[in-house]
Amino acid sequence: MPKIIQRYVMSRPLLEATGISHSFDYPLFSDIHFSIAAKQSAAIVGRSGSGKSTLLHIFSTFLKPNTGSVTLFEHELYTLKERDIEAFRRYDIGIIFQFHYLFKGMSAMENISVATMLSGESIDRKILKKLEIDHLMAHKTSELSGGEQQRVSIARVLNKKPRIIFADEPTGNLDKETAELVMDVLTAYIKEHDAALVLVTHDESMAERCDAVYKLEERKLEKRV
Ligand SMILES: Nc1ncnc2c1ncn2[C@@H]1O[C@H](COP(=O)(O)OP(=O)(O)OP(=O)(O)O)[C@@H](O)[C@H]1O
Repeated sequence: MPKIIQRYVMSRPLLEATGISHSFDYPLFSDIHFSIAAKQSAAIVGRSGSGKSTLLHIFSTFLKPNTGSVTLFEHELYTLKERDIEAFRRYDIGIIFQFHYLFKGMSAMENISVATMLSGESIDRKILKKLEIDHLMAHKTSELSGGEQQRVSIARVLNKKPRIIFADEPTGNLDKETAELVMDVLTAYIKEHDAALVLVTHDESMAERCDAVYKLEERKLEKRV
């Protein structure tokens, strides 16, 4: 691709949400606008119950908002066929939760291999090294500590080579040093792979490491300047 076109494509947002409103029993938020481009990271902070995880679900294919549009990789997300949304989930989107869903009876390596087989990628040992888990690959995940399991689940996501990562409290149960290490790996990954990171966190120091910080408060999402 010619460089000039490449630059144009790169500058387009990977994710753009406009006029998003959602209610459960009561209105949660309304008229939310958000966008993120390649190589960028954004943190969403806000009080417990303000709707951060719900907003992340809306951005990441799992919940159609009551109103508004979500454009992911230049496709209007909630007008796509389920088959196309499944393909995004399999190949293009990485989702990291605080509580991971590893297969307990399998080794760490087998858990990562399942994800790479599905996405057609090969395992990048550099990622395992950076996350300081490469020596744990033969262990069953049930034999690993919570923090080690969390890093295996992050390695599983990154080895899929997603174009956008949605992370909900990815460092919530990690000590400070390991949390910093995980943020180092995530931020390096998005720069290296022209990907983006959307992070929900209560941890101000993790939020401050992102290129932009948004606060969800009184049903609105405000960018902190
Ligand atoms: N599927 C659902 N059905 C009904 N109510 C829901 C559903 N999901 C979330 N809620 C409610 O929406 C509100 C926002 O929840 P959400 O998990 O998005 O908040 P949050 O800001 O991520 O909170 P926390 O920081 O505590 O994780 C909560 O009051 C929650 O009970």
